[in-house]
Amino acid sequence: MDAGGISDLDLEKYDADEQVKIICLGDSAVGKSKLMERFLMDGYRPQQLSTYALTLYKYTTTINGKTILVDFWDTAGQERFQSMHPSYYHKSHACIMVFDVQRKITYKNLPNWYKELREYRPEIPCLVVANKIDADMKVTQKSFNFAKKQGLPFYFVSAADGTNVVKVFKDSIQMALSYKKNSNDFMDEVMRELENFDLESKEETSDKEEETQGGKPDSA
Ligand SMILES: Nc1nc2c(ncn2[C@@H]2O[C@H](COP(=O)(O)OP(=O)(O)OP(=O)(O)O)[C@@H](O)[C@H]2O)c(=O)[nH]1
Ligand SMILES: [Mg+2]
Repeated sequence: MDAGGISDLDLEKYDADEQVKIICLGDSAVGKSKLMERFLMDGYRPQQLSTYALTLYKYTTTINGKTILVDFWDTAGQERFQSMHPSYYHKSHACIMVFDVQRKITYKNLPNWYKELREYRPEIPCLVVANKIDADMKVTQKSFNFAKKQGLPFYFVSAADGTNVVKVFKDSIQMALSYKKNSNDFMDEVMRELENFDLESKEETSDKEEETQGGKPDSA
């Protein structure tokens, strides 16, 4: 990329109308990183080590004329870390939860991931993704009821051949945006009130300052 390209990106960043954070959850080796790579780089590299700890992918898009900055957070799965650090969930607006259709245990672990997610983010949209359908297309005939039971959107995808990948990520951005707009999540509400409170008290202080200044005789 040349220097011109970089400054264009920077400009876009500062002009962004909206910013959302989307996290990815699921057992190790279900394909979380491959899905991100497929969507963001439109590429798929079959050989790669497990995600070390945390990878942050920045993505910019335009929706209805608005520039949207998306932070996709990718981290390594449960086998090595057991559960995620709370900061991983902090202020996230949507979650993509992935399992591997070839390994039943990764599906069975979904309720554990979901429980942890809901402890930190009770209300954010969560998309359930069945990955690796390229390995055996017959799995799409099977029913995976977890998503239905929880009332969550469900997708059959393949990071390897790209099936439904763009759809999942675009949907997650839309859901994150509408969550951010209409959120009545209790903690978010509290945070917003605190932020407003902060602003109000600052305004009051500056009003008083103006009053005092206004009271002074005009030296001009
Ligand atoms: N056949 C097939 N293999 C896939 C697909 N997606 C990922 N894989 C393979 O599954 C393995 C794990 O993929 P990763 O993306 O590294 O998995 P991960 O969920 O990020 O794993 P951690 O970082 O350890 O949590 C790799 O060898 C990938 O090549 C897919 O759609 N189809
Ligand atoms: Mg990974």
